[in-house]
Amino acid sequence: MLVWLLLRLAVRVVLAAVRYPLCVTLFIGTYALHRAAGLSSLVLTFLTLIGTLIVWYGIDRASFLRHAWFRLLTEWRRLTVYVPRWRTVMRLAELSKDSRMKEYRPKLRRVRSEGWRDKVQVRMILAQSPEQWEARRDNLAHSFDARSCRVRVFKPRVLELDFIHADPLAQPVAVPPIACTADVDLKRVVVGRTETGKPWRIKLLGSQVLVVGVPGAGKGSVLWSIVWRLAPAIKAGVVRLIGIDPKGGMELGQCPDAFEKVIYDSGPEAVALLEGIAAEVKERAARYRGIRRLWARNTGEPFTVLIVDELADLIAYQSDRNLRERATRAIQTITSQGRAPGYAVVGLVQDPRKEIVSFRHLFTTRVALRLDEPVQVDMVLGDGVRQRGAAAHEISENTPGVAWLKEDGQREPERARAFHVTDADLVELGVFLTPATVHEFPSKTEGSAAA
Ligand SMILES: Nc1ncnc2c1ncn2[C@@H]1O[C@H](COP(=O)(O)OP(=O)(O)OP(=O)(O)O)[C@@H](O)[C@H]1O
Repeated sequence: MLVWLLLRLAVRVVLAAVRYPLCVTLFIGTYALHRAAGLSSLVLTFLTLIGTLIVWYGIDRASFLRHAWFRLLTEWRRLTVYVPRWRTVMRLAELSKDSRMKEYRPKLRRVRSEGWRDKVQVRMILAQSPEQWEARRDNLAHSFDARSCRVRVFKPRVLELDFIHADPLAQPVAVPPIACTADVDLKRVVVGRTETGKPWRIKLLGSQVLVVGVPGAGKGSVLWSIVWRLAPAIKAGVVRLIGIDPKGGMELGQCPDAFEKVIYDSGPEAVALLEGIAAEVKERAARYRGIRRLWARNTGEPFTVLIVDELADLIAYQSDRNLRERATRAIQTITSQGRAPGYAVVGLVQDPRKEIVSFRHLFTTRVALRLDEPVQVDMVLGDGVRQRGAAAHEISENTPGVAWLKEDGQREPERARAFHVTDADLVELGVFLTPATVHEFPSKTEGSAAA
């Protein structure tokens, strides 16, 4: 019995050393130093340590946070929040079970604090599913003093819970300088920043993009961030933009120089433009058949991005039924066949109604900015994505440009914020894209006559 108890104690000590390395080292270090060198040396060592940390923070804040502060925070939160409350919360939230006098309780595994969120790994009990945890997201968030909670499947039987404490996207993200090279990676066009601090990359080559958000949600910033990053390639003729803005040019009219062709209407002219692009798609696809599977720069033909500012005006609200059907057919052709021959559609929509949602499967990248209702999130991102944390209906009015993203084939949605492209930036973009005016250099005789 005694051996058994000692063995258990030893395991606990080892586990504590693994889970709380900083606290254990500090504790043992303090004790050993005090015993060996006395109180004054201990105080001196502590002051030196604090001074070193302050200098480290001043020189390289990011590495100080990652390697020191967040590690300490991790141990602190584990010790004071998760361990003491775990058992009670599991019981009250009915995530543990009693069966044949035995309690089955989910195991708290690794905790990692990143300041704005705590990542907590959990081993589920047998016969439990992630949906049971997703249904209790709010209960868990309140129980562990977090603003919200997201549930991710890490591996079979293991979940990762994100307890959110702050919004890292609360501040607008300024646009970077316009790139000098036309060599833009069309599969990874950077249009903002994700909440983990990584670049938000949108896939244009081989994908179609649907951006949905209520008025004022920041659709314009997603659109102009794309154009901003494509600007050098547009200037070099590698990419061409075609725009349709049924709102009379309120949006695309801010920088018409970016577009090879732009129509500020949803009438016959816009529909004819769509049909023209659909015909080009078919013609290019026929030429590429059997030769290449995906557009590439060396084809010598430009990659075409069709931007439609209010897609619903063309395919749903159009009063003329004939025009509506023609527009719908053309958009369907471009989105379904445009992938290989190098045609991408960026469709912006305010209201994800049934008519639009019937197109949803044709858009492989979907961006949900602020929406009004949970059901709209499901309509845009697909079923089950909201339960995995993509609460686009909870995005604050104070953070336009923040969106939830979902690409086909990627299970977990991502949260990001588009660059804030201001009016001044659009003027700069216009100047960058305006073709230079070439003035005739005065000949020698003219010059001397003038003199
Ligand atoms: N990424 C962003 N960061 C900070 N502020 C932004 C961002 N995007 C938009 N805004 C601000 O939010 C406001 C509304 O943006 P915007 O006009 O792009 O919304 P919208 O969704 O296009 O609206 P509408 O559907 O009415 O055209 C603007 O004042 C703009 O400056």
